[in-house]
Amino acid sequence: MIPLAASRSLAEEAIDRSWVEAIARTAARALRLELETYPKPGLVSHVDPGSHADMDAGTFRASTAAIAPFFRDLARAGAAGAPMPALRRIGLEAEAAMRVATGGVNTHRGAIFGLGLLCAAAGALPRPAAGALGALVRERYGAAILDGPVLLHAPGARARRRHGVGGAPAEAAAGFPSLYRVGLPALQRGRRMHPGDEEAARVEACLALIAHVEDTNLLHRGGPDGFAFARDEAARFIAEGGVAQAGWRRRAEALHRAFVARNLSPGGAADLLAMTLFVDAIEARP
Ligand SMILES: CC(C)(COP(=O)(O)OP(=O)(O)OC[C@H]1O[C@@H](n2cnc3c(N)ncnc32)[C@H](O)[C@@H]1O)[C@@H](O)C(=O)NCCC(=O)NCCS
Ligand SMILES: Nc1ncnc2c1ncn2[C@@H]1O[C@H](COP(=O)(O)OP(=O)(O)OP(=O)(O)O)[C@@H](O)[C@H]1O
Repeated sequence: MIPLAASRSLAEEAIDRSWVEAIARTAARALRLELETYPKPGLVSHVDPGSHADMDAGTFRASTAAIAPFFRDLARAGAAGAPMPALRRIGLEAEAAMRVATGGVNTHRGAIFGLGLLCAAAGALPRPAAGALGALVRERYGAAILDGPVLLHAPGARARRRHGVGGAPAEAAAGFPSLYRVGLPALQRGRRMHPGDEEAARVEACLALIAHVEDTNLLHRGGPDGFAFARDEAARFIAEGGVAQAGWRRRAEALHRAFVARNLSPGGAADLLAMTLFVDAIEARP
């Protein structure tokens, strides 16, 4: 017979295991929902590859399947209180698996980083309260993110140096303020505008994020002019009613075509949309 104390700890372990599985499943689902959202200006979706010549929905699906196991490892590492270098090692392994699955294409670099940190935070916080995951990333990993090694030739790192913006590391180190102050409120607003139409809510969140985020993908592909064009057009869409306006889908599709014509792709906003969906599913409601 198993003594009571031992059987309690087995039960606790089973709960931990199922929480880790739930975190990884939710992260992969958030990536799939981001992909299955249309229209998203310039971005890859199940409908078309947007501004990208080297990847499509199939590339993103293969990449999601390849990186999903690493979200489990990151959640476990977070639960064990692992420091940033340990998370970084897992993140780099996930990037390598992504490259194998896509033939070397960068589908999910930013998403592995941001969602990965949120998975680690969720691993440390069963039943997180509203706002808790971002706060934990900021408190536990913020300083190490800002002090970490810079990959000099990454397009984002170049854009950060050239244009003086913070990009993905600054967003994460601050606890994902764009996600909490812009992404989540827009998702909830979209749901109120179109009850039952989750895709409309995701489009509202995506456009609100494009209008707000200092996205290094927009900068490295479009320079300051492309960056300003993308943010201004997305801000106008939201200011004129977002998905509440009549013909919103036609307008969002026209914006999609205008981004493609300029080769613009707001990959940072796409990553933050996936992170918004993850946090929406994992944290308690305020
Ligand atoms: C920190 C990272 C993302 C570096 O980013 P960097 O700006 O140097 O350039 P890079 O071109 O590699 O990636 C930037 C990507 O971030 C996304 N992004 C761009 N702007 C933003 C923004 N403002 N906010 C959030 N994400 C953004 C885009 O998808 C973009 O492609 C990453 O490449 C890195 O260092 N990875 C190492 C692994 C790691 O530390 N993992 C931690 C745990 S998983
Ligand atoms: N649906 C999406 N469509 C396009 N990009 C996305 C999408 N979702 C996320 N992204 C992000 O955009 C980034 C890819 O952007 P991009 O193709 O400009 O790649 P790059 O490697 O930064 O630069 P380049 O290929 O131009 O040299 C990825 O890091 C990814 O996280």
